[in-house]
Amino acid sequence: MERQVQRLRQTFRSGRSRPLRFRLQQLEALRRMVQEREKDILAAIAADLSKSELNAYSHEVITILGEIDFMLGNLPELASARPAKKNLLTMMDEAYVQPEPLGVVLIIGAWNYPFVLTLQPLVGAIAAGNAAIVKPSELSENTAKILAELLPQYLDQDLYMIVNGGVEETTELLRQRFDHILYTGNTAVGKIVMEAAAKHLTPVTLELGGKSPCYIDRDCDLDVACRRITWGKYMNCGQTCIAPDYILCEASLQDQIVQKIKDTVKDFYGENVKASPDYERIINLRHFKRIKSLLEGQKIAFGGETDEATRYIAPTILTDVDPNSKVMQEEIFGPILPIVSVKNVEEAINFINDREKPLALYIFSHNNKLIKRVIDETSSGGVTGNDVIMHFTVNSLPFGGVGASGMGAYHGKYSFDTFSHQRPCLLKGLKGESVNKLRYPPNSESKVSWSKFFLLKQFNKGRLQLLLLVCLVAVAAVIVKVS
Ligand SMILES: NC(=O)c1ccc[n+]([C@@H]2O[C@H](COP(=O)([O-])OP(=O)(O)OC[C@H]3O[C@@H](n4cnc5c(N)ncnc54)[C@H](O)[C@@H]3O)[C@@H](O)[C@H]2O)c1
Ligand SMILES: CCCCCCCCCCCCCCCCCC=O
Repeated sequence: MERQVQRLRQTFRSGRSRPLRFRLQQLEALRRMVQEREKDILAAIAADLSKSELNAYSHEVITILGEIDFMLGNLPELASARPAKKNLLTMMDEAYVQPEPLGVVLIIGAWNYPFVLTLQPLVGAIAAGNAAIVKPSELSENTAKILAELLPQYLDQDLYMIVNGGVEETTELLRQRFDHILYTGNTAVGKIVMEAAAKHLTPVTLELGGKSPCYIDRDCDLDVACRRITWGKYMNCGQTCIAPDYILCEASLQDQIVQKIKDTVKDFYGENVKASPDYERIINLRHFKRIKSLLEGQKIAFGGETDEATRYIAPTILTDVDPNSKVMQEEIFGPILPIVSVKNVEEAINFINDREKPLALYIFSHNNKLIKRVIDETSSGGVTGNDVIMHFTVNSLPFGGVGASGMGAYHGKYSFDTFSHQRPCLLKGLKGESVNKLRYPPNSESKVSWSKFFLLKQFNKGRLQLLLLVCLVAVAAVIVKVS
């Protein structure tokens, strides 16, 4: 592994990944890969998650094509130097921020959206001019395999490499020195990644999970709210990091919500959910058993059927859920939707704030002031008001967690920034020593007073004198520059 990282580092040092033209070519090659090999990619995702190819396209491929197009369209602007504001002392100099690539980065993907969660960070890493090692999740083995087959065919192999494997291979990778690590997955492994990164002082972006609450206000169109929640909760069989994990609402709304979600499930998936091509399965037996165990002792208002042989778990709603029960202690990551009663919005806010900061927060209400209030008085990775999931799809918004749900963010410009160092540059001339004398020893009261004027704009003279002084300094500076 060490030799492979070394090979990438050497190519990075050669400067090959830096020119804009090269980055654009690689992004175009990646787009060609997705377009030319779409069938194989869709088949792999479909096999991993028992997903229809249509859903594989709209859940994953569309996002990657959108991200590549964004980078192709915006890279020249993102990568260019941004002029910076100057002070009186540096007004004749050149000050700017130059984004520069970090070096060799490691991207560790998760299985639940195995294509998007692995390639979307890679798009950012390439755009920012880095070399990258990509480690897809071993649980989504078909997608991991097709990526290992395709990426070397389309991308520069001395700069972008794929490593497949499980804990052993990832542990070995994490022993190496990288310039940034972006990890997507659970919080426990997030800590392992951060600990390994700390040994090399490598910065990390951790895209983790958590329990994302969904508050439904009394003043709300329940039909619309329940339709949107049904979509976001049961999509990918609940295996979505930003799925609404549980509902908070007043007790009087509970029965209506159950009925409306039940009706929507029938609309979306038909009478026999098992036979719907739009309803996925749980990734493996371990997760199936974990999710099934969350049903124990709960009041199942809807669903609850399971089939171990096909890892099917029906869209399920639990009512009157005790906040201390097991289903409310861990991220569900499956198609079970608990409803917890609260008396009012204050109680909902306190409920959210008493727990770890979630990855997403959803609020449904006609009342925009109430939505803003919940946003102001809580914290979460992201928020969507009156819908679920959709903030993920807006690539002008940073996507990431806060607190236990992660650190750092990516998507669009934020991916570019995550994989770049914002390098401050100040270019001075060799003239102007008369002004510079102010900062050379020996120091004096008068020098401090002048320094205050130049740097803090604090000067104990009248406004007119001050204006005169500024003019004088400007004239002097122009004379110095011209001469
Ligand atoms: N924030 C996000 O964007 C996002 C997206 C998807 C999933 N998630 C979260 O991820 C979790 C589900 O994913 P998961 O963790 O089951 O995925 P996973 O099991 O696929 O693990 C993620 C990655 O970590 C690696 N890994 C696993 N154990 C390891 C270890 N001991 N040492 C080093 N590396 C190891 C895996 O090989 C894999 O590449 C959920 O909590 C979900 O909310 C977050
Ligand atoms: C007018 C028709 C528009 C159709 C748009 C379909 C948008 C579907 C978007 C779904 C995206 C889901 C991705 C979720 C990834 C979450 C990552 C964490 O697990």
